[in-house]
Amino acid sequence: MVLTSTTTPDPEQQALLAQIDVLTEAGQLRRLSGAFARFVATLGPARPPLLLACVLLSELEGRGHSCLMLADLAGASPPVRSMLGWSEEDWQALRASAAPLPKSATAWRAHLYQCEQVWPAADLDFGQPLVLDGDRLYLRRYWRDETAVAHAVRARALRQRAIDAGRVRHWLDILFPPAAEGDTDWQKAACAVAVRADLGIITGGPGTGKTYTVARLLALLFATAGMERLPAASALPPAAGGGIRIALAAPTGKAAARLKQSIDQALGALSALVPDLNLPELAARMGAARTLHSLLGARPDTRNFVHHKGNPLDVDVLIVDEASMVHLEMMASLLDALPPHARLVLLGDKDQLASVEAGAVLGDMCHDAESGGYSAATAAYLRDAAGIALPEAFVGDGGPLAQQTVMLRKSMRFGGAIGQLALAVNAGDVARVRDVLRGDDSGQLAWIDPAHHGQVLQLALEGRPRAEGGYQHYLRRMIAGIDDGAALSQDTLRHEAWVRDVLSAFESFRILCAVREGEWGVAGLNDAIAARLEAAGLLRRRGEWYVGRPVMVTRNDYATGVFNGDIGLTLPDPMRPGSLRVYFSEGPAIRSVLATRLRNVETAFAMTVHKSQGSEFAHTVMVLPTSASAVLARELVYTGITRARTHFTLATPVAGVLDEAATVRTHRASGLRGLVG
Ligand SMILES: Nc1ncnc2c1ncn2[C@@H]1O[C@H](COP(=O)(O)OP(=O)(O)OP(=O)(O)O)[C@@H](O)[C@H]1O
Repeated sequence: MVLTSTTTPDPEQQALLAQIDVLTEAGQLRRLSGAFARFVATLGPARPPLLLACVLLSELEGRGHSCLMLADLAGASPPVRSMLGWSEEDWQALRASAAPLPKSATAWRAHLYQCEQVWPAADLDFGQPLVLDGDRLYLRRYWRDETAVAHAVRARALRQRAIDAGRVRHWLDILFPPAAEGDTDWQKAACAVAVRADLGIITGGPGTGKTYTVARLLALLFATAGMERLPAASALPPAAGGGIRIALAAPTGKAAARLKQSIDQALGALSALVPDLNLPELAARMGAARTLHSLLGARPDTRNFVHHKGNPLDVDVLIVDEASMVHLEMMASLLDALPPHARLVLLGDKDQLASVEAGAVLGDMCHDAESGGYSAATAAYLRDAAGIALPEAFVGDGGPLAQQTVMLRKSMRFGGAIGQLALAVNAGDVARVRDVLRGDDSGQLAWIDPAHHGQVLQLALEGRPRAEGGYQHYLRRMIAGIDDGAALSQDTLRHEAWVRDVLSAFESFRILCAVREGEWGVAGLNDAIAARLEAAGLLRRRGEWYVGRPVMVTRNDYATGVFNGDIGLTLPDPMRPGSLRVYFSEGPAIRSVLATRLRNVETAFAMTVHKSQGSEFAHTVMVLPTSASAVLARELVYTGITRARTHFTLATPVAGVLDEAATVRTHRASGLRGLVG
């Protein structure tokens, strides 16, 4: 097959292309989608069904799906219509302009199979832009990433290490106290499972002890280092003695700093238990946790990283936290850069929102996590290496990934009302969600329903009864420091202490929105909140930059070293009176950048739930919009609730929107689930 280039539009395509333009003008389609269909039409004969599939595939990619399932195309009003949030009318107009369409997934497959622009994955490859793999149609890049991830994680899960189960048992019994009669210690099981292969996945809700567990896993690896033989294929020499090289990483700077802090604390607490292991040395040698971008060596203006198969990372163990935020392309790059001998441990909450970009990698990998699906061999191993008798219900026929995945089920931090609410949302139990919200008398929860705008602005200013604070909390501290001279002090220690204090007060409270646009979205609320704070005498807005302005970075900027999602506060610059700097906290460290050097930022009194992933606030306020939208789903509500450490307030402008949100589940089309088996 040879790809030919034709530029004359086929009369058969005209009606569809015209309808694509109509929908693009109406804001229903991305310009990119129409352009992609037209590009595909230049590569060879293209009947309307192919062009329609191109548009749908491109639109789905923009909504986080990695492929188009052909089954989602079948029928007069197929699933793809609701996946894209289109009205029946828009769909029927598009469909009519491309008619006749194949009637079933099999007929679609037969049609696409004979298109020159489509590579049927098992056939000879001519570099076509679309890939047909079974009943899934992909943009080539996503097919390549998905296949690479599936292959790499399966291989890692299957690569079992030659370990001494008795020795693992010896250390695990020291690191974990005996479980209560009849309880399964999933944390201990997670360590045992992760130590035996090159991949370990530990999933669980907030406070279930993922970091607690991984600190014990590191101690175990440290204690048993050198016990096993490295595979002959290892590119690197074995680390000397206990000198395993450990790297910590997370998708955002904030999450990375939190990971390092929690691991340091956990190792500190453990050292009394195992004084012989010199865990303080292990903690010191680990160095700072890094963002995945920085770990892999991101370079401006390219998707390629410094580290890849040909120049792998110099690590023996890589721990990645907040793995639910890692998108498909990043996971493919990470796996490519990991040396074959290194262990990968992924930590994350499978029930959280998936990454903004395409893929739902952790969710797909953890599809057996609830039920376990552990084989008889895994059950026997857990008995020998951890002294755990797996309950019968968790033994099954899960694939290789299921054997290396453990779900932690008991929250150590979220026993109260917030935890119950998160569980009820996760279960889609609307009646229970309402009961928990209405029935809480601990003051942890509040539900303003129906909420009016003024109430949300008041919350932003001063919190609510039993959860005081609001943004006045950090602004008053800021103003006090300006008044008493700390803000412009040349005494670095005094100035830093003030910045730290203001940043930590700011970090204790946040307003989260489900959507960006509208009165109840980030755009509408940010401005209104700033005006309310100004009216209260806490801010003086002078142009774009003003003292006290919180900002969120919206694009990676290598020149200033700030990355998409970083949040900072604008404060006076003590070195240049009259100038402003933006201060970012990263765990114990603080970084600052001259405000005028920051190009891609937006005000962050209100931010989307999506952008809040990886962060926690003592008091979190979540504002839902007036009507259901494509983004409003159970995962979003769950993610918003679980950002709250001690207090959670829900504001719903219209009764009923919560019910809808808690019922709908996000579904992302992907082949990964089937591929990892
Ligand atoms: N088995 C345990 N025994 C005692 N305390 C525990 C245990 N597991 C966890 N904890 C404590 O519970 C708290 C939450 O644990 P941890 O931070 O490890 O949870 P996490 O799942 O990593 O949370 P997050 O999702 O917020 O990152 C910590 O204070 C930790 O020390």
